[in-house]
Amino acid sequence: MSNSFKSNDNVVQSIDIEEDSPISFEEIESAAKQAMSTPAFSYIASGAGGEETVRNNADAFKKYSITPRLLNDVSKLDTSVTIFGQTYPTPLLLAPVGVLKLADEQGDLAVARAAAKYKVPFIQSTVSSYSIEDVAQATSDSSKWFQLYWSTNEEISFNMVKRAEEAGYKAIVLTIDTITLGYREKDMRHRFSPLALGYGQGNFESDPVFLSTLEKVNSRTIVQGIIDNINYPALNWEHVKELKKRTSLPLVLKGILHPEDALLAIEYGVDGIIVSNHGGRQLDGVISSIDALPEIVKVVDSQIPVLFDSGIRRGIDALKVLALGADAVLVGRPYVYSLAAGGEKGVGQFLANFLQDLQTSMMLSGVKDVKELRQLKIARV
Ligand SMILES: Cc1cc2nc3c(=O)[nH]c(=O)nc-3n(C[C@H](O)[C@H](O)[C@H](O)COP(=O)(O)O)c2cc1C
Ligand SMILES: O=C(O)C(=O)c1ccccc1
Repeated sequence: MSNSFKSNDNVVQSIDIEEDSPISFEEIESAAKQAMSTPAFSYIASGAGGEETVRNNADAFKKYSITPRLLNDVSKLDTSVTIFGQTYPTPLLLAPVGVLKLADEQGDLAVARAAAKYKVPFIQSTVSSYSIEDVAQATSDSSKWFQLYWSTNEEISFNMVKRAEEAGYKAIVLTIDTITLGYREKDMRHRFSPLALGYGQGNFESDPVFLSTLEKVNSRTIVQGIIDNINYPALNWEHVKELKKRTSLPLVLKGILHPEDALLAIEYGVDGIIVSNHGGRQLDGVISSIDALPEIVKVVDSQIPVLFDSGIRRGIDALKVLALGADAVLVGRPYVYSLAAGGEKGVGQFLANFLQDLQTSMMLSGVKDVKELRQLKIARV
């Protein structure tokens, strides 16, 4: 997105926003809380264990401060990034989030449409509410990536990857931090499982390989089949090697926190990594994603793109992460809350505001493009 800005664009633009539409992350979150049942909101908001990592993800951002450059003529701003040979107008992607019907009946379709409008790539989850083909049909000319949860029956995984390839998806993201679901106390208290409610089966009920493994096909056997498949503690680097052979698409590993694992990813021919702790939903007590980033950026040394998620709430958060050397960022909960509060329109409004914040923050930091942004000095306090 190349743009010229007037200094008071923010305020002028905000006059067009509907009076009651939420602006800050806190407003969006509280609107979502009002719109949803307690167990459903809690499923999205909560994390594993005592939620130490959920809190750390957000708090850790405060330790990193931008040291702006001034007098650098930022009247022409270029926020574009190139990843795996594709140029995207902004360094933002939507993180894979399963069971989106929990937030809105239109789920993935609504999110993918809003993302398409702002040319933000949408990463579709394995446990999405709608199928790969449904999402592809709803948004034919937008960039989409597919996130894979490895299935115990690997033929199901390979078939889903093939379906994503055929539907024109641009990358495969293998999530490696969810070989079993995190220990989530609030969901246990509420006895709440969105998979059991049938919100995460879009890709399974449409998959001939999966269906052929069921003796009888009904809502109960589908749910049980999904649960049996997506918990796969045996996952290891040999699977990565095999998947790499099976797909012509770039392969990205999501959930890297240790520099040694980043190096192994490169050794195994992986095309990109996402530094992430799954928004604090998997292992409680792990390092915050932003604290893990600098060392990983250092060892990766620009050999492959390093993406980032967990804790990004505002454009300025993205700025810090890019200045620490990430190539692009993903947001999770902010868009899910926007979906719950305002459907497709809500997600669109969130994206417009987020990107406006990012652009304004880039200008005020004295950087014209993402390359300059990645050189920006960050002070750690
Ligand atoms: C409700 C919910 C469902 C999620 N489902 C998935 C999923 O299916 N696959 C996956 O790789 N990550 C999943 N994630 C993790 C996100 O991709 C992302 O890592 C996380 O939300 C980033 O943190 P943030 O919410 O602080 O932005 C989910 C997150 C949430 C909140
Ligand atoms: O809740 C999650 O974080 C997640 O990744 C997931 C896993 C299985 C089903 C639905 C969501």
